[in-house]
Amino acid sequence: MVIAQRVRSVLEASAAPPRRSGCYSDLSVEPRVDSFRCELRPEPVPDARDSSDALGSSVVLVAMVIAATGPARPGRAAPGAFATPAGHSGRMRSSLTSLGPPVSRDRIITSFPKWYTPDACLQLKEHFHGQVSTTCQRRNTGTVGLRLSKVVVVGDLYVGKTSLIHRFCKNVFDRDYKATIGVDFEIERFEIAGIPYSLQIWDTAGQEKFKCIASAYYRGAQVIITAFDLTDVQTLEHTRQWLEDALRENEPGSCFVFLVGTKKDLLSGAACKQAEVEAVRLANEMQAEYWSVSAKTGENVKAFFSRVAALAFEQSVLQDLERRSSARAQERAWRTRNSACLPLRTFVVASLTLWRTSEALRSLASSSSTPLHPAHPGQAGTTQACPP
Ligand SMILES: Nc1nc2c(ncn2[C@@H]2O[C@H](COP(=O)(O)OP(=O)(O)OP(=O)(O)O)[C@@H](O)[C@H]2O)c(=O)[nH]1
Repeated sequence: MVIAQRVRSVLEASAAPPRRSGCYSDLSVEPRVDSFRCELRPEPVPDARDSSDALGSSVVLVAMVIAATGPARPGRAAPGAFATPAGHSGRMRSSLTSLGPPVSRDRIITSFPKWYTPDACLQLKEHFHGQVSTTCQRRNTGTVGLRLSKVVVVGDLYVGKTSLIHRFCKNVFDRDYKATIGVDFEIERFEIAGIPYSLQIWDTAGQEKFKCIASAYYRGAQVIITAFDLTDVQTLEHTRQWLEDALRENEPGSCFVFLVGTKKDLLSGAACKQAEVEAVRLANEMQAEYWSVSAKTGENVKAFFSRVAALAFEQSVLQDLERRSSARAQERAWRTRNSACLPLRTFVVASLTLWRTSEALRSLASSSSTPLHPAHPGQAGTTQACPP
């Protein structure tokens, strides 16, 4: 019965147009960028030196708009949860007309958000990197404003991954448990230090039977959030394995890792403290930043995602700067190499031309001194016999 309901909901939702979020319950569906959430503020006009970046930005924007037309599939087994609104044809239009509106006020980050506890945090500093601040002031952040940074949330079933994401993205809390099937995602827009920035937050299924589907979406993550239930110590122990699986699909050292204890509202002060001590210890082992949150009350949820967004943003800007400066260095090196070779090349070409000309002249001279029809037969190598 449950399976039949799930199958029905999957079939119903497969016909639905894109929503504010996307869901993938099978691998035949490629990840796509949500059409409603691709609302990008106009990128500052790049200066002439960055014309290549401007081109890159346009390509990314076009790719996002094209991707927005893809199909959506459910990730959640909630019968009837994906009602099909009429008007498929308005889909593309909505994605284009929605370009530009400002982000909501609580998504504007001007100063670097603080950690939850200094005992387990990724960075202790309280300000953006100097280079990042300068770049943002000049509004010269390249393609950062147009790209999506991927955040993947993993952890045991029932720990509250979906509830955490829904509290942040939709400000709702559902007491009923509906297992995630495969994966689901939300796109959340921010404005950080004046620059538009988006996170694509992937909710994955905690159930073992959906693990192989979910793990296909780990790749390319900039942030990995390993969630556990503060009231269930086993779920904390399992985070190590979840992290290992997620890291396996990504470049070493390329991801920020967070360890998040959920359902904080269910623990009293002393019990919570005890659970957190264990979690902080593990976070340090995992080189992760620790947070504890409650999707039910909303405690720490916004602060946590702001921290995630700020760290990911800063890294994106720094990587973009590095990429551009190494491209410029390569170009400079190429020019220098070529300009150093130029005199040598000119000399070689000139010498060759000179040598060829002199060879040609020499052969011309020797051929003009040799008579074509020798005056004395038998001479000059001829073996002509005299006629009788
Ligand atoms: N009291 C309390 N309950 C929570 C909290 N977060 C989640 N829950 C409940 O825990 C149950 C599981 O939450 P989900 O968000 O569906 O769990 P999940 O990790 O997404 O589960 P899977 O999709 O199976 O991986 C639901 O009944 C939620 O209502 C919380 O902060 N406090």
